[in-house]
Amino acid sequence: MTIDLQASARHCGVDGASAAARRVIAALVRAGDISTADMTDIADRLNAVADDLEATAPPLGDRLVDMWQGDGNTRHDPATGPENPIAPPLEYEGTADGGISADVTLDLPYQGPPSSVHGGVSALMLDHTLGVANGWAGVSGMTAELTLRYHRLTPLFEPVTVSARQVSVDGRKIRTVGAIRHDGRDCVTAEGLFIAKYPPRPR
Ligand SMILES: CCCCC/C=C\C/C=C\C/C=C\C/C=C\CCCC(=O)SCCNC(=O)CCNC(=O)[C@H](O)C(C)(C)COP(=O)(O)OP(=O)(O)OC[C@H]1O[C@@H](n2cnc3c(N)ncnc32)[C@H](O)[C@@H]1OP(=O)(O)O
Repeated sequence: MTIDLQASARHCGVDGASAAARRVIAALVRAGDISTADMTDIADRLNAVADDLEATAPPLGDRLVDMWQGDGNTRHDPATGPENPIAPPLEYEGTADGGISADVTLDLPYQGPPSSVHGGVSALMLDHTLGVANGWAGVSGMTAELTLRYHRLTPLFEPVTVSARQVSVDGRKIRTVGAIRHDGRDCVTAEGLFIAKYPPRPR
């Protein structure tokens, strides 16, 4: 069974608030202490928002069940999740080779080398994209091995394409490849071994 590709974003509810939080994260990293903003006042206002959210949060167990509804892609993960402010978020579409891809422009919160994407962020995006490509192909599992090759710097502030496709399924072993490309050139390539095994979803 293939999964739905997109955990499509809603413009209201927690998706809207998460998009606002994403803006706040990027704006804070952009500002630093050379900004003219009153950071004490900003910290007070952000803490007031966090106080509201913590006071009204559901029990953790209820939220975990809610997060893991259905059997397809998730809405809370740190790569695609519209509910997760630390997700860029990636939005996939199917590709002609049976894989998936997402165009994304990353900002300062994801910086590693100057004006370039952090290698761990690239690993996160590729791990997840290979995983979703498996779901899209119909047989998915958990990452057992992920091998990355960093060919050249991946730029911030410009669109890059994150893509993946399933290569083979041999019993429980699934092999998947992917890449992050900019201007038609590989920045990072990935090879993954996934094992068809699933931790139970909270119900
Ligand atoms: C967002 C998370 C979603 C989770 C998935 C849920 C649903 C999927 C639905 C749709 C897909 C959509 C989205 C998914 C998106 C992203 C995916 C994110 C992926 C992750 O972020 S996931 C977290 C990181 N991941 C782990 O946290 C794994 C921890 N680990 C384990 O849970 C076990 O370690 C496991 C399961 C890997 C194997 O355990 P096991 O007991 O089932 O394996 P077993 O021993 O039976 O081996 C069977 C055969 O695999 C070979 N084998 C095993 N492990 C190997 C290895 N590492 N290297 C080379 N070969 C290996 C053996 O050598 C044997 O081979 P042989 O049969 O030839 O002897």
